[in-house]
Amino acid sequence: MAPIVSVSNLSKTYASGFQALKGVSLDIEEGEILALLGPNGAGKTTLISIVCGIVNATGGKVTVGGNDVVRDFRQTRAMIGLVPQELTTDAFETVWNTVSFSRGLHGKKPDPAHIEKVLKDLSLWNKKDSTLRELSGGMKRRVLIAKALSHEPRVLFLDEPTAGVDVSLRKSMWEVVQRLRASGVTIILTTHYIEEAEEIADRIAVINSGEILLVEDKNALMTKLGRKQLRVDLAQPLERVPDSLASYNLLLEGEGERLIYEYDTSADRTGITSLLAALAEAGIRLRDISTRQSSLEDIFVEIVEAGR
Ligand SMILES: Nc1ncnc2c1ncn2[C@@H]1O[C@H](COP(=O)(O)OP(=O)(O)OP(=O)(O)O)[C@@H](O)[C@H]1O
Repeated sequence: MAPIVSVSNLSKTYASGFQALKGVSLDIEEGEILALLGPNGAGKTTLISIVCGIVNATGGKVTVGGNDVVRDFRQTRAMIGLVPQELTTDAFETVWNTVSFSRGLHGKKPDPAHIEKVLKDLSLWNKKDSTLRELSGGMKRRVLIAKALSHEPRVLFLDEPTAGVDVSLRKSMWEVVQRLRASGVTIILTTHYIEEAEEIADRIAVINSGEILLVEDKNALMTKLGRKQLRVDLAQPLERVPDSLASYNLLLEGEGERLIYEYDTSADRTGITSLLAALAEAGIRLRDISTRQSSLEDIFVEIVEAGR
């Protein structure tokens, strides 16, 4: 199937001479959730803004649903919903009017039933007659999503959807995103909460200094780069790791009271059984053992550091 969004060899040099994107290529499949991760200034907003037709590229090409974002601007803009970080609409307008007006801006005929559904889906129905200034921060954020969904887009861009949102609201926003995906909407989100990408994304793209460092299925990424640590708490502290255990590359921590063994989760043999046997043979007694899996955050930091 042809990708719904196709970015090829995209570059952007701002008027200041700063090169924000350096030949970015990325295909986004219909119906997936792609998380775009990158440190501050990596080029995420620039990339999204070009796809949405807000910023002009210096070079390269972007198509949405097969249409060129520059030549066929009207068609592509109608297919896209963008949830920006900040609400910039009139604080004295009601929720209902704000969302309905947004549909009109995209050249769509009024459809009160659709607006009602969007507001209900986002738990904003009982606030439809409230003005925006009467809403909490989290509700305002949901109004931003409602606006972006008002014209029934096929692709939704969410720029930092849960920045500054409390944990329970963040979880409910994730549910909203999952429901949208289930209804067939393709979702691209940028986030600084790596936990958010780990929780809801199907694929992860890592961008740094205007270059895509990696695009990978999330689960494959976690298995491929994910490492596990076995932590062994000792009954008696050791001064040093015995020579007989040298092949395990153990780390002695916490004043000799703890051994750390790192192993590859995708390997056929983890080496744990033989390590435990070798510890017993060396007369080392254990107090406790536990394991820890590296998170997407550990993986992300490693990729970005390696790319520097
Ligand atoms: N209008 C502009 N003129 C000049 N440079 C710009 C302009 N907009 C962005 N930049 C620069 O381009 C780079 C990429 O910015 P961008 O906003 O795309 O990053 P980002 O990945 O979205 O960052 P953040 O996570 O902080 O939102 C930054 O170094 C930024 O200073």
